[in-house]
Amino acid sequence: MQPSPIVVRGHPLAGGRLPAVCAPLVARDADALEAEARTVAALQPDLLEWRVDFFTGLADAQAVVAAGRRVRAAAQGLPILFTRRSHREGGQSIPIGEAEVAGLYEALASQGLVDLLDWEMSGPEAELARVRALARARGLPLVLSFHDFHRTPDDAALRERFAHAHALGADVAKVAVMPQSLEDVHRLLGATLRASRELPIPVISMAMGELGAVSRVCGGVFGSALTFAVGGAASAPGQMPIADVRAAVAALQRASSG
Ligand SMILES: O=C1C[C@@](O)(C(=O)O)C[C@@H](O)[C@@H]1O
Repeated sequence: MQPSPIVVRGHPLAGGRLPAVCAPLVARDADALEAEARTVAALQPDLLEWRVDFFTGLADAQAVVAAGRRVRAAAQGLPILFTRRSHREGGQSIPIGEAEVAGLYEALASQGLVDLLDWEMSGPEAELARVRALARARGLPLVLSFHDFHRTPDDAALRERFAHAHALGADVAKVAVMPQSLEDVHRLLGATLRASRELPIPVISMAMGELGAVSRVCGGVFGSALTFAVGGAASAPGQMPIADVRAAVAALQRASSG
């Protein structure tokens, strides 16, 4: 069975080819963010990820919405994945709590400024339920994610992470790990292939750091629906430039489609 692509507002990302290429935006203020969005969009990834935990005006919801408008205008029609990565899972330290973060998601989504939502499945149940309801109400795909910036959980735990995302109501299940060996990278790819076959939703995975870089180009072959690549600045270790990822993915696709 062919792993499924992520569908946003009725259209499969990357025209349905796996993996779609997503470029993060990590600027700290609205001027820099707009400039980053414009520059990165010109490199033609399939979508942008706004990593709002990098935005220093995060505590001011109006400022975040205003910045979101500028990102939307600069994104040249590319879909926008909205992500607050918690400090616990490798993101920046932020001055607001979970309820306020969920409020930001509501503010951005209700203004139509974002197209997909990333939420960490390990967070408190109340906010997860709130963001899930928001995603459903607005018709936005919900990516439920898990990140381990230190190690790669064992096979059973990897399988459980993907399955747990689905059980919690994810439209997309995402797992990012830090490998300590090539065996860890191999296991992550194996777990991805299995999850992509077992679950009825698209899955995303990546092994981070230098050892994991290979997973960012071959992950699609193992069922990962999306890979992150650098347009302006990286948001995680091991990300490669968009052009390099595109070239490698295209070479694999040519070779495997005959
Ligand atoms: O979760 C992910 C994946 C990621 O951590 C990576 O390793 O490419 C980068 C993050 O920006 C994104 O939210």
